[in-house]
Amino acid sequence: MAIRNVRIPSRQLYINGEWREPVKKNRIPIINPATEEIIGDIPAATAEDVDVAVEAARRALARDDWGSTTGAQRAKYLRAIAAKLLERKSELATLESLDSGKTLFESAADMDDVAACFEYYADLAEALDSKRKTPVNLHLDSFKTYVLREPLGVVGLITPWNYPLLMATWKVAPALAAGCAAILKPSELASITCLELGEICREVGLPPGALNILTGLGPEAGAPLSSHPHVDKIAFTGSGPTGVKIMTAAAQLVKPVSLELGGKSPIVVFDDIDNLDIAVEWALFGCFANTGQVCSATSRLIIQESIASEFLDRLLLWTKNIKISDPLEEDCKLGPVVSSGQYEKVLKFISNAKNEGATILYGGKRPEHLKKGYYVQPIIITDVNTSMEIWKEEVFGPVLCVKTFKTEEEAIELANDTKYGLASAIMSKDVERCERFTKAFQTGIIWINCSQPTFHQLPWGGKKRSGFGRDLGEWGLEKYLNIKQVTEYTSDDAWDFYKSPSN
Ligand SMILES: NC(=O)c1ccc[n+]([C@@H]2O[C@H](COP(=O)([O-])OP(=O)(O)OC[C@H]3O[C@@H](n4cnc5c(N)ncnc54)[C@H](O)[C@@H]3O)[C@@H](O)[C@H]2O)c1
Ligand SMILES: NCCCC=O
Ligand code: NA
Repeated sequence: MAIRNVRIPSRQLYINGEWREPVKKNRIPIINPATEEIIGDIPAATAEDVDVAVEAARRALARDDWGSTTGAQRAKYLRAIAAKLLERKSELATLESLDSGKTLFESAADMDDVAACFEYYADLAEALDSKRKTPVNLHLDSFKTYVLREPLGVVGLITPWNYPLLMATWKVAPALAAGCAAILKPSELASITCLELGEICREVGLPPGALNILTGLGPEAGAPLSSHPHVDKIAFTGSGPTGVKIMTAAAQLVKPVSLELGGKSPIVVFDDIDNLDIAVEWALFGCFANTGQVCSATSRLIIQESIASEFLDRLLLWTKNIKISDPLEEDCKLGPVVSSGQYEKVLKFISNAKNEGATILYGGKRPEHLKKGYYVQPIIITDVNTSMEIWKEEVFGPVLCVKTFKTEEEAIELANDTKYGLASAIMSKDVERCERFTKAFQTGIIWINCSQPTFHQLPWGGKKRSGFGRDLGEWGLEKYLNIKQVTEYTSDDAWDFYKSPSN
C-alpha cells in the first residue's frame, strides 16, 4: 500500500541476514492511528522463531566474520548503517509517523538522532580496541595480570513503540559496537522502521546473525526471548508490569537485565524565573511533546503559589495554540496517540480524575475537526491531591496535572512523592537552589531550566520503579561487555602452600 508516496514495505522476520517467514506464518495488522486504517502487516514471531534467531546469533559469535572483529571493523558497519539511514531519512520518517502517529517533524528529528547514535557508537567501538586489554600492575614480581573487555554474548533487546526506531537504536548500536550478537523485539504497535533497519543491515553486509529482528506480540515473541537459556542478557525498555515479567523470567536463569521503565516526572517552577513564557513553553514541551508518550514526560507541574494563576493563564493560551492534526501535515505539533488501547486508557484516566474530584481546566476531548483517529486534546488538570490516581500513575498521553507550593521544602516533598525515579526538572534562576534540588531529586535525570533535551553522550535511566541500568553514553556500551580478569603466575618458584611429598 502506498500512502503519501511512501510504500509500506511487506517484510518477513530478519534472521541470519535474510528475510524468513515465521514458522507459524502468522501476521499482525499495522494500524495508522491517524486514520484507524489497516495499512499493511508485520510477521508475528513465536518461540520457534526465537530458537532459530538465537541459534543464528550464537553462530555469528562463533564465526570470525563477526566474533573476531575488532572495534574498528564493527565501526565501519555502524557508519555504513548510519549513512543508509540518512539516505532514506525522509521515507523512514514518514513510515514512523504513519505507524506511530508521531508528527513528521519529530519523526525526522528521530531519524537524525538514530543516525547520530550509530555514528557515536562507531566512535566508541573504535576506542574499545585500545581498551580491550588493560594491564593491572599489582606491584608483585610473581604475577602478571590484565583485564579483558569482551562482548557479553547473545543479547535480547525488547523495545516500546513511543520512539520505535530510536529506542531500538539506543540498544542495537551499543550492542553491535561491543561485538555482541543481538535479537531485537520491537513493539507490535510500531515495528515498520525496525524492520527497515534489517533491510539496511542486509544492504551494508552486516555479517549474518549479528542482528536479528523478530516482530511479534510480547507474550509470544518477547517472553520466550526473556526466558531463553542461550540469551545472555535482556535489555528492556517499556512498562513496569512487563519489566516485572521479564525480570522474573530472567531471574530463573540468573540472566542479567537492564530495565528502562516508566515515570511520573515533576517540573518544579519557582517565582524567580525571568521570563514566564519561556518557562511555560518548557512545561508544555515537557508534557505534550510526542503527544505525551514520553517515559520522562514532566507530567506533574509543581508551581509556586505566587505565580500560579498567571502561569496557568499563559499555559492555557499556549495550549490552545497547539496545532492538532494528521501528523503528516505541516506544522502539526500534536498527533494521535498510538492505538485504540492507548486512547481508551487516556480517556479513562481523565474520567477517573473527574470522578475523584479534580478539575479539568482544559482539554481531554476529541478535537472537533478530527472525526477519525486516536486524537485527544492536550489536558490540564487542577485541584489535584496526592492520593489521586492522576497524581500517582503514568498516563503516557498529553495529560498535565498541576499542584502549587509555598516553600522549597514543600516543593521537594511533592516532587519526590512518587514511586518512579526517572527524571525531574526545576525552573529557577537561583543557582544555589538548583544545586540543592539536583541533590534532593530522587531521579536519574535532572533538567535545569528545561525539560526533555536528550543527548546520546549522557547516561539515560532511572531509579526506584523507573528501573535500573543505563542506556546511552559509555554506560550504554559497558552493559554489553563482559569484564574478564586474567591472572598469570610468572615465577619459577613453587607455590609452597602444601608440603611436597618428595621432601
Ligand atoms: N525509561 C525509558 O527510557 C522509556 C522509554 C520509552 C518508553 N518507556 C516506557 O514504556 C512504556 C510504554 O511502552 P509499551 O506500551 O510499548 O510498553 P510494554 O511494556 O507494553 O511493551 C514493551 C515491549 O515489551 C514487549 N512485551 C510485552 N509483554 C511481554 C512479555 N510478557 N515478555 C517480554 N516482552 C513483552 C512488547 O511487545 C514491547 O515490545 C511506558 O511505561 C513508558 O514509560 C520507558
Ligand atoms: N527523548 C527521548 C525520550 C525517550 C523515552 O521515552
Ligand atoms: Na501502528
